[in-house]
Amino acid sequence: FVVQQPSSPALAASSTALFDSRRRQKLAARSKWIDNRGISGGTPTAEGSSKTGLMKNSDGLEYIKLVHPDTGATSEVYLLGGVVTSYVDGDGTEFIAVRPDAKMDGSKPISGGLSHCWPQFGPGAIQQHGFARNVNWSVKDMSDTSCVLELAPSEYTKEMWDKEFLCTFSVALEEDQLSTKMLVENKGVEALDFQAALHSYFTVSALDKLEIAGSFAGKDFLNKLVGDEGEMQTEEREVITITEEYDRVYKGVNDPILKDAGTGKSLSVLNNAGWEDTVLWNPFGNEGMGYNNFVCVESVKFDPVSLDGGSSWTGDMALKPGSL
Ligand SMILES: O=P(O)(O)OC[C@H]1O[C@@H](O)[C@H](O)[C@@H](O)[C@@H]1O
Repeated sequence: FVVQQPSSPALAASSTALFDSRRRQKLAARSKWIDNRGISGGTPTAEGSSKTGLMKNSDGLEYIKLVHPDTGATSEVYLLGGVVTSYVDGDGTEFIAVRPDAKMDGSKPISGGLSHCWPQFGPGAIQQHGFARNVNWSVKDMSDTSCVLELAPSEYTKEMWDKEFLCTFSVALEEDQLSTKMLVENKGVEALDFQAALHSYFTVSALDKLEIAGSFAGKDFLNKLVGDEGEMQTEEREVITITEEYDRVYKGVNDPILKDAGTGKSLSVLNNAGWEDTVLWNPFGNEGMGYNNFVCVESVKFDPVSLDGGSSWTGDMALKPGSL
């Protein structure tokens, strides 16, 4: 596991937004969201939570803080892995989970957030979930409400996968949703194949309060937890509840909605382009991972994309909060 050098220090001189004192107080109160079982979203900021731009957590790891000037919604995006680790809506509800056992010091990839699995999902020819989550992405652009990160080949990635690629991940904090876009460009002449996923960890007040709706009924899915190779099964339910360990690939389902009766909130995962499949993962019973307070509802392109030289693929996903 190798972390690349941090991006240019010049970017540390990032822009700040001005807020009235009421909003400043409101935002300060939610600078660190943590529930009583230790699942957290976001990180404490020495600079104060109304500031935006490039910051460091208490272990020195760099992240970008976004704040919406009208709603007070916030988001945090770590350069290590290009991971969105927090999205707090204007009401103060945190939707993105980071596991209590996650390392936030760069010693391993962040187990939480909207984690990139690229260019491979799961085990395979290269390491589990690929390398995009192992390395620092560089900052191409940022504002108070958006950022654009890039991942280009390095000696480290070429040792595993010698391809000419450029990944660009854009995050935009909008008035009523958080929008993300993953662009993969083949910068070479030869074709390249990849799988992609946002291994998204979402907060849950408690699993027995959670329903996951979407076009699941009648769909075949790969249940990875049966036998050595997994088993194809058919989903009969319209609404999924998690009452056991889950590691399931629902091909052709890309419209999940999380409904949490504990918070009275819903979260629609709007896979607008590229993300065709949904993976549900939860390590049911694993207290150390905080299993009862998160669920992974992942935006996935499971069948490999084959990109000719010079062509590109886009995965477009937005998170839209609502009320039950
Ligand atoms: O801890 P990570 O890297 O975020 O991964 C979480 C899990 O992701 C799942 O997709 C894998 O099947 C598990 O084996 C893994 O533990």
